[in-house]
Amino acid sequence: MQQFDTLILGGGPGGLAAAYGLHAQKQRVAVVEKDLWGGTCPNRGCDPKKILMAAVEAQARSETLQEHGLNGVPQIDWTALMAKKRAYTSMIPGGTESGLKAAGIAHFHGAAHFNDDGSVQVGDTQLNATNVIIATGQTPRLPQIDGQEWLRTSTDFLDLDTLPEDVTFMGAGYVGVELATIANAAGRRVHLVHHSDRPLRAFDADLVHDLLDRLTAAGIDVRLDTDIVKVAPDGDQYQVTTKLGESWTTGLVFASAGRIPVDQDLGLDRVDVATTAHGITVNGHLQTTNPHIFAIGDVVDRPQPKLTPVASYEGQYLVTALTNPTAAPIHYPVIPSVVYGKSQLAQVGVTPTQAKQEPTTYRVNDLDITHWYSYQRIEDPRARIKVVIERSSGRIVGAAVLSMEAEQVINYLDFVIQQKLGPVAINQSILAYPTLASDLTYFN
Ligand SMILES: Cc1cc2nc3c(=O)[nH]c(=O)nc-3n(C[C@H](O)[C@H](O)[C@H](O)COP(=O)(O)OP(=O)(O)OC[C@H]3O[C@@H](n4cnc5c(N)ncnc54)[C@H](O)[C@@H]3O)c2cc1C
Ligand SMILES: NC(=O)c1ccc[n+]([C@@H]2O[C@H](COP(=O)([O-])OP(=O)(O)OC[C@H]3O[C@@H](n4cnc5c(N)ncnc54)[C@H](O)[C@@H]3O)[C@@H](O)[C@H]2O)c1
Repeated sequence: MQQFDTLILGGGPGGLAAAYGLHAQKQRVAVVEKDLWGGTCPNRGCDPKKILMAAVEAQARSETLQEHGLNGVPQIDWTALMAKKRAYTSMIPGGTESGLKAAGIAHFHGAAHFNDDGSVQVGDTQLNATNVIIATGQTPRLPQIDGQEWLRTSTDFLDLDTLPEDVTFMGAGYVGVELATIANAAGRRVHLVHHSDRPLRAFDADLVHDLLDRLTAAGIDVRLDTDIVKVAPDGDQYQVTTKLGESWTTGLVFASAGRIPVDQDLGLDRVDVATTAHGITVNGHLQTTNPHIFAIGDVVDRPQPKLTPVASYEGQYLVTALTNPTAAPIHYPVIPSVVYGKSQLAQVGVTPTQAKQEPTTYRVNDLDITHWYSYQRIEDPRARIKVVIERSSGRIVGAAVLSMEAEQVINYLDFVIQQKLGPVAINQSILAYPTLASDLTYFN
């Protein structure tokens, strides 16, 4: 039996943030990882996706300038792009483990689960700790349809040797929209199927509508209110059938219908840790129903979006909470989210929908910015921002953006909101012109 101050289950962004932070505070820390060191984000999530997206963005930039000074749209070479992605991802698990080794943080490879006495078992090794942090993340959900066994996931997509000529995505959330955009940019026929009429529900309905128009204009077959009920092999392809009897042949079908918490095989019932269908239940100190067990990141049932910076933030919070018994409950800053693509959809802070419900507190500036210099310069086909302004202070407290550059704008606005900068403070800065940041002075 090996004894630690804190034992962390899961070597992803959440678990690693906690491990390095607690180690720096002189705690005896150990991390357990059952699969790839580094977790979802750098191996099969954000980072590989955005490497593929680099080619998509470059293509988009040249597409919009056709007949405006550029001739010829670059084509995506899937094999070469995948080689670039693999050059990055192949280094992640080894590099992450070397980092732990170099730091002197104990680490174990294998699936961890709790024993009845509260110790943790990893293979033949039994580990004991004063506190345990569960940071085991989420995994793709496979909808229960006829032919579920033929469904692939984002993990498969992000490591495909060959991208078929025709692909289908079941679910138009973050994953479906982003991966459909990549496949479309690579010249493939793409079907993006969503079971309701309101994909990306957390985002502003008007901007989602604008985004879906962009996807359709790019040639993606967007099908709303359509339920795929069956996937069956058809030679070396698949036959997809919907509830209404529509049917088509496709090369691969990807389940992009959400993710589920990885909390099933941990033996949580043995240690009285309560869960819901959305993950592990925690209080304001990220403490589970067992006072010695904490949970962070995607595996937690909480309203904040399940994103890498949120998982890391929670890991850092526990560094404070586990070394300072009087630590206040966790307080989240505003959290930006971005759906990446040729047109990016982003939001932060108070949403336009929330603002509309409190018209005496907020007003919303709904600005078509397509013809603003920053967007005209790059011939962005559709740029729009909804800025939420607090009436009493005149300060920006939220924003929703659709444009080719939304990821940059949303981070500037995140900073403005978090630092509570009003129009006067923004105007007092001299920002390089003409840039997206210098547009900040026009949003109020
Ligand atoms: C395709 C895709 C794209 C994404 N893009 C973005 C993006 O652009 N921006 C963004 O912010 N977020 C993005 N995300 C979400 C992001 O990846 C997650 O929010 C983040 O990885 C969560 O970190 P985590 O540490 O909670 O969990 P994870 O990164 O999932 O790490 C959990 C780790 O725990 C391990 N584990 C599980 N069970 C056990 C066990 N019993 N014993 C030991 N180890 C175990 C797992 O193997 C895994 O390595 C994306 C996700 C996907 C799938
Ligand atoms: N850019 C980013 O930050 C980014 C990118 C990818 C993933 N992520 C993270 O990963 C999580 C998972 O992404 P996701 O896209 O898988 O989930 P999601 O929850 O964002 O979207 C899944 C969508 O599929 C729909 N759906 C459910 N069942 C369906 C069915 N049978 N047929 C068709 N549609 C169905 C759901 O209603 C939902 O709208 C995200 O919530 C996010 O936290 C973030």
